[in-house]
Amino acid sequence: MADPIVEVRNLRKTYGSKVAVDDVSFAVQPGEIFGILGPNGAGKTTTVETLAGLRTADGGTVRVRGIDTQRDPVAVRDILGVQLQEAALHDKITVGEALNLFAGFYADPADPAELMAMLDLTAHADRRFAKLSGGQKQRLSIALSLIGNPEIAVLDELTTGLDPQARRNTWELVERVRDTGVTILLVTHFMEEAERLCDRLVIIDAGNVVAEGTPQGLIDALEGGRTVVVRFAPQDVERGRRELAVLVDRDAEVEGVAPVDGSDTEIAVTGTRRVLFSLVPALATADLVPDDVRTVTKSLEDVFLAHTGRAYATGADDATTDTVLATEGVRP
Ligand SMILES: Nc1ncnc2c1ncn2[C@@H]1O[C@H](COP(=O)(O)OP(=O)(O)OP(=O)(O)O)[C@@H](O)[C@H]1O
Repeated sequence: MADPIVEVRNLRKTYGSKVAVDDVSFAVQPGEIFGILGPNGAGKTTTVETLAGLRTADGGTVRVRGIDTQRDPVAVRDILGVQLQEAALHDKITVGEALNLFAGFYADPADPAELMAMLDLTAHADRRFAKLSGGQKQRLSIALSLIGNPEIAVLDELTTGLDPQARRNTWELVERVRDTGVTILLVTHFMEEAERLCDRLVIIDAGNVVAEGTPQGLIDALEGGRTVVVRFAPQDVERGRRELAVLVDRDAEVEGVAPVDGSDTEIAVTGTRRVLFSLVPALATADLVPDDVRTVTKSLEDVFLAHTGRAYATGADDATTDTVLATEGVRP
């Protein structure tokens, strides 16, 4: 593996008596989309703000391209483009003006016109910030994080407040940016976003790393079995449940049989990874033809549960709230 472009070791950050980041370590390889995933308040933003040299750490080290960001925060400003959650642009500034203004802060900025083209903003170049949709504001915030031609872009809660379609469009743009060679550090509380977009990630909870790996690798490493959901025709449900329930005592592969919450026709069968081998012959013997059989796939939510003992809760999805644009820290 190449030398990491970002290396965080035993990072600790407190606000008075509040421990925001307890002990966080990870390493990011050049060219990857690396995720920092965790529930609200887990310490994600504090981690990236400290990493970018915008906050003073209480312990640990952060190196970006070998530079200690705590000792030399100014030196990393040209390497790291930061899009953070807070602060907003002036309502009246247009997309084009904002990009040109920020370009002026850098010795070797990216071309605003090229960035607008890449982020589908060209048609909105003359539109004022206040008139942009949530998705357009987010695309502008990505453009601003890239205006200094950084090697690494830090994108924090990029799709919060966007509707599902705008969120998917933004994911495609993030991949497009990565394809230009920029390493991406993606802060998110959306499991689906992390699963879909990240090459590797850390899951952070209460200021600590609880898991690190590729999304699929973390899911594959989960212990335990499978859940198969069988859907019967209404007239077969009761008989189906009875026939399957006997398997719990009779068959070592089957551990539980229960109706699926909120469904009148589905029965969930839990068991070992071989549970399907027991289920299908039992249905055949009873001559019960199901309408549907599906395996419930595991996700990063199961990974979180396995590592913390708690279900993943992020609070309300604020898909309707206004997106905030932050550019703090991109100014030299
Ligand atoms: N300036 C501050 N002063 C005091 N406490 C803070 C400050 N900033 C953050 N915190 C607290 O530190 C903890 C970690 O916050 P942080 O914003 O880093 O978490 P996060 O994972 O990014 O969550 P969110 O997505 O909600 O911002 C939280 O309990 C938060 O309330």
